[in-house]
Amino acid sequence: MESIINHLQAVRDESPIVHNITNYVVMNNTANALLAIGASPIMAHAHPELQDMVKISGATVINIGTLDEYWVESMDIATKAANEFGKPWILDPVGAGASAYRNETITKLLKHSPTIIRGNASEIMSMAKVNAVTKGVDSTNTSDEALEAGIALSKKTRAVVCISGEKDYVILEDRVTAIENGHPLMGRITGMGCTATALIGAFAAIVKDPFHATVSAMCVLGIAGEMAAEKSSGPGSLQLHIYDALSQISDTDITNLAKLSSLSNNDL
Ligand SMILES: Nc1ncnc2c1ncn2[C@@H]1O[C@H](COP(=O)(O)OP(=O)(O)O)[C@@H](O)[C@H]1O
Ligand SMILES: Cc1ncsc1CCOP(=O)(O)O
Ligand SMILES: [Mg+2]
Repeated sequence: MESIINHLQAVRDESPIVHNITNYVVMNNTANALLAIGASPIMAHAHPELQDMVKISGATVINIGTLDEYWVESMDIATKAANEFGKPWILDPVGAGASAYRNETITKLLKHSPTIIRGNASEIMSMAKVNAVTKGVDSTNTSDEALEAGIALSKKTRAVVCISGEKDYVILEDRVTAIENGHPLMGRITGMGCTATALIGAFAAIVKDPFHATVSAMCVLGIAGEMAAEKSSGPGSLQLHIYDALSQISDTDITNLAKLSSLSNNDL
């Protein structure tokens, strides 16, 4: 709990630049969420400036939501640069399994060793080859159904894997933390998963341990979702209230609302 409070304070104090190559649907939502949490977003995919962007940023977020050939090349250049400069990079495999092109792109990107992968249950199952075809960008599985696949994916890639949903799991090989914050209305707004991934970028830019960075980001977003839902009459107002909650969430909110548990080997 205390570490989440400290991590959030550090993000607010240090305001890390978070570089995003993301999709057309969520560019605005995720930039605003990053600003609300105290980070400094930049969306950039032009090849000639990618080395500079990665260099000045604390982390790079790669989101495959609306792909095209130029952007896939951008992702390739940026993730290579992240490795070269020793920066964490975070993969959001939006719609994994929905098309061969998405799967090929993910396979290419995995060669550049993402630090963290965050997807919904169906996307993580598709990446672990448990379920080759998904419906689209929304999950048709629960995070419990994807847990085994998430552990396998983390073992294979050596990345921290986060499965989001009603329950969020953060996994590094056999180490698993469950976060039971959030609200069902969060699933009714496009880009909430992309927002989660962008916020992970902000925490990973500041917190050295990517596992702890991911737990903190997911817990803070889940609590913000709960606080926002209390004031909202539907998805539209939830979106607005989430920005407010992200900027207002206090140490006391985290202490009172965080629902974290570690899973032992017996639970897995
Ligand atoms: N039913 C739910 N209950 C609580 N939190 C939820 C629920 N559905 C989604 N969330 C939260 O919304 C965020 C986005 O998760 P998710 O909907 O799984 O991603 P995606 O948009 O990529 O499918 C996460 O922070 C997750 O915890
Ligand atoms: C609807 C849609 N189509 C392509 S990207 C995108 C946004 C997906 O966002 P999220 O995975 O956060 O719901
Ligand atoms: Mg998603």
